[in-house]
Amino acid sequence: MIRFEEVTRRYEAGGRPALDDVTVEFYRGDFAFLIGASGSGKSTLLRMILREGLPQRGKVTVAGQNLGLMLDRRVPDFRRSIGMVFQDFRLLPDKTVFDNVAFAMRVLGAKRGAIRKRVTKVLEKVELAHLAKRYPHEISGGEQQRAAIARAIVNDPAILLADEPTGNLDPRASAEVMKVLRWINASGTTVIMATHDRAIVDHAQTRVVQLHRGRLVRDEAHGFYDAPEGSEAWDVLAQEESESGLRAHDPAPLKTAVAPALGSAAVDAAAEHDSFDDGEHHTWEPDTQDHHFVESRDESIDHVGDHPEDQVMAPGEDPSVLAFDEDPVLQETAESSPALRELDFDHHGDPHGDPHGDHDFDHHRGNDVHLDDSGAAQHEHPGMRDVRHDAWPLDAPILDEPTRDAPMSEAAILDEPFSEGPADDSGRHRGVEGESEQEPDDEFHDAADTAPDVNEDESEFVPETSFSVTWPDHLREDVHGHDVPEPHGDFDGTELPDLDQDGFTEAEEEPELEEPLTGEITPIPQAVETDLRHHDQDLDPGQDLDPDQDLDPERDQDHRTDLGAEPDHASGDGSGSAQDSSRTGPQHPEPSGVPLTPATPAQPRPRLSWLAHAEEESPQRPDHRPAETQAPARPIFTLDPPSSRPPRAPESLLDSVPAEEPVLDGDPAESRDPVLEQDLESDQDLAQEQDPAPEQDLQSQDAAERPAASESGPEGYPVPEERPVPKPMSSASQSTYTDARRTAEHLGLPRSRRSIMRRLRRDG
Ligand SMILES: Nc1ncnc2c1ncn2[C@@H]1O[C@H](COP(=O)(O)OP(=O)(O)OP(=O)(O)O)[C@@H](O)[C@H]1O
Repeated sequence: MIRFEEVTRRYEAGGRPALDDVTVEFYRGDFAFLIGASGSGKSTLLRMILREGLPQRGKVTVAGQNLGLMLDRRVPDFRRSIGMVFQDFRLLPDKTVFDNVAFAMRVLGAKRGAIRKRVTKVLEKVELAHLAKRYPHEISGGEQQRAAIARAIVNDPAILLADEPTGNLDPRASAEVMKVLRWINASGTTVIMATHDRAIVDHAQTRVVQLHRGRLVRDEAHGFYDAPEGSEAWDVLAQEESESGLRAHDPAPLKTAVAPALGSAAVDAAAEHDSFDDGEHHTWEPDTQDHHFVESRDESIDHVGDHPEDQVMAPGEDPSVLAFDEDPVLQETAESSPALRELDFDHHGDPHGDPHGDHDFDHHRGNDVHLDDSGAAQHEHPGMRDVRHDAWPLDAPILDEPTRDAPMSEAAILDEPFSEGPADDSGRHRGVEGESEQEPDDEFHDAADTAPDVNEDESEFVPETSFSVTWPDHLREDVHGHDVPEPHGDFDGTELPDLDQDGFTEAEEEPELEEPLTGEITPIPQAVETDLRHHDQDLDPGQDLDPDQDLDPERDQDHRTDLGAEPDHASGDGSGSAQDSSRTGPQHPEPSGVPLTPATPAQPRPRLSWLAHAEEESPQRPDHRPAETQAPARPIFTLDPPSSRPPRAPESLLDSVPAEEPVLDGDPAESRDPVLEQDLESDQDLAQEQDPAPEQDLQSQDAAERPAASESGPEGYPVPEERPVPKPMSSASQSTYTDARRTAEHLGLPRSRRSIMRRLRRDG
């Protein structure tokens, strides 16, 4: 499937080659680890599979296509068949998990309904459905990596390349990621993973390809991180590890039983005595003299933790890695796949799925072992030989025949249907037994049938591709293809597509309104609207292409509203209200007396950071509502901020005390502050006791100053026609007033001038 033939790749003329005369082949369904010290060429090899950089010498062939001969314009199509994940996840920070995954489908022009279904399904498979609306910074590293994997596989790739996907993760998160990768591999996708993680490699015991300074020094069908002792790779690793300060070779004994098949007698004996779930641990040690296996009980497992070595990742020791037969994802995959179902998970001997029990592997020496009729082991050293690699243990039963690809012509590749059935004679379709080419995808057709627009026919979305992979039933979907980065430059899985080739074709879908709304509509101020546009453009250039292709229905509504969708005042169906209220209701509490609340409150959802900024930057939002709706819900007792309330100019402290607050229509008991009310009463009493005459003057003066209440406004409250012009205040009075006010504020007293004055007067 992927073949490197004597490939040499230099980044700089005359420099040391990043890949040096590398010959290696990866087969369909492989799960291969690429290991080697930093700088050994792992990433270079992965990138060359993506046709990022061509060899100066040699040939790279993927699915029969010589990448050196591939036209640039064919590269995007080609890359659609390959998913890639990175150590640093590379999720788009301003998109939710859902949108990050959906993005890879959006750029291919997939229909919204198809995207929704497929993304939801893939997120469920990577156990992230509950975090779909979170942003990358709101989830853990392991969850981010699983989201990145979901994005990489959402278009059903034939190949998944993973460049140290667990490099930033702790063992448990790594185990979760590996579980997902195992599931993907078991579903038929070839997985090539660069890693430095010894525990992961040792646990998987699948194919190991080791590089050293650009040279391939090991290719082992079922290997451990440590190379077979005495081999060149062993020496190389020892040298690298001593140079890097990592531990030297200290292969710990196997702690988890991975029992090889030993012929029927031995298998039966092992089945009786040892099974994967019997709670006991056994080690199969090879007899180095004659290569016969002998079973030996590993006593050390009873003392895990006694030795320093037990503190490091010994093979099979990572407790966070789920046992083979405890893995629910794997079990679920097996449930849906007849071929996998046939696999005996509680097998009696051969974890690699060798149905005949005559093919085995010497784990410690890294050699394939065949048993002859007498049960004697015949060893075969795979080394760089051309063998069929049994990839992940689950993989072997899926494949009935070796799956090495025969070179295909370009025409044949283009004619090849995508995901339409079981493997053909060439083994090109790794279909699961029981699936047929005519098998309808119910969801696919349902979605197409119910699509409102003829152009929405989802069957139109069949991206041209060169690969074919058949997924189990529960994973099969209607959309295939891959993210399409620019043909040149670094591919990081987040780049925008070449729109000339992959223009958006999705038709507009009107959001469905399920709930009628009540209340009024508040238009978005022009300033905020413009602001949001700027933010949107700054942060997500992809949105410029078609902002309304946002995928999350809730965010979609939000997005439309943010971008200035005018509310439909005239329509009685409330469709405009739905969008606006979801934004202006909970997020922008309006001072209107009429609450803008949908009949059913909107679900809480993460806020867009730029939206929050836009609000902060537009603190004084112009109010476009009609004048009569601008009256405050509560009358004058809802105090203005000090700076906005013009002080009146008292002649003296007593002069500044008005006789009473404006008389209000409506029920005063509802609108007045009871504390202030009490203050008013006691204040009047006190003033009359001391000097009734000035109080009367004040009353008449205050009445003259008081704004004439016009007809009742909304809710029966008076609407002042205009504010009274304040009298000029003398500087002495101003300063006394300010001091008094500050003192009152400092004491936590109500900021009513009347109250301040009364208390000051009373307290001396
Ligand atoms: N873009 C580049 N330009 C020049 N040299 C490069 C470039 N990328 C990689 N190299 C060199 O190629 C060699 C192989 O690098 P590569 O990234 O493939 O190693 P690696 O095994 O993936 O390392 P690591 O484990 O640290 O990721 C290194 O010597 C590196 O310096």
